[in-house]
Amino acid sequence: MNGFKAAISAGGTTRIGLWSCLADPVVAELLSTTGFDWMLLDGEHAPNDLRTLMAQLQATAAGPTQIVVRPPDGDPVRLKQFLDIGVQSLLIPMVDSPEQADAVARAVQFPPAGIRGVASQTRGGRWGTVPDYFATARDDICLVVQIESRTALGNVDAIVSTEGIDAVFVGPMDLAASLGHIGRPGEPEVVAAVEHVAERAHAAGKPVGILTVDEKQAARYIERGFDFVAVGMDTMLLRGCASELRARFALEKGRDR
Ligand SMILES: O=C(O)C(=O)C[C@H](O)[C@@H](O)CO
Repeated sequence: MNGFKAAISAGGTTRIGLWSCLADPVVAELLSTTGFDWMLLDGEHAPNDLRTLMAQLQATAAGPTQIVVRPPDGDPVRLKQFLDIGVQSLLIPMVDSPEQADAVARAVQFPPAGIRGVASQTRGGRWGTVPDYFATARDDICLVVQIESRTALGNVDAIVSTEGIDAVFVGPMDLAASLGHIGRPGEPEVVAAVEHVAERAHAAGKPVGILTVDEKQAARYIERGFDFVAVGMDTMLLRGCASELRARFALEKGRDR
């Protein structure tokens, strides 16, 4: 059973997540104690590889936070490796067409329906201890695709309805850039596009998620019924808290004695 897939599919509430880019098992374990429903380990814009990801999966396995992993792309060989190290929820970036959605859906499915290379003596197969692994593995996977371009917007209905796609996720930064508003995900045209994707996902019966570090935007998307929303990023939190602490002492030093 995939706890993340069950949670985001249950409806009725928004699962709050955190974006992790520090690519470290100590950080991942620490963050998994902070109460977030889910946490994204980024392999697209952060220095994660198979070893760092597996270490973070191991470090967070005992905690309640559901882990989602983003590979740098939808390469089927890499998806096979990610599943074999025990990734159960995947967020695939830059999916622009139903053909791409179908390709990643087939990449996480064993033959004959899919093309995933067959192995069960892996961490993903719990080292060969899952008795009916080949029959049940796909049910334990949550496959989420990112809609984050003008092209993807034009194909949104075909993408969200592609068989094997469990949920969709809007990448507001890349979508803003694609729409001509780079660095401005709060532009009305971008927000409207984000909410259109959500409406089309729900029309197709699929959960929809997003990342925004703008708390007002997060509140708006939660109110609009997004099923999973990441509201912060570990790199930003760490740097922000550290620089604020330093600034407070700088103010202390400047104070008249
Ligand atoms: O386009 C987006 O926004 C995302 O997909 C999330 C970003 O990649 C994330 O790394 C923050 O910039």
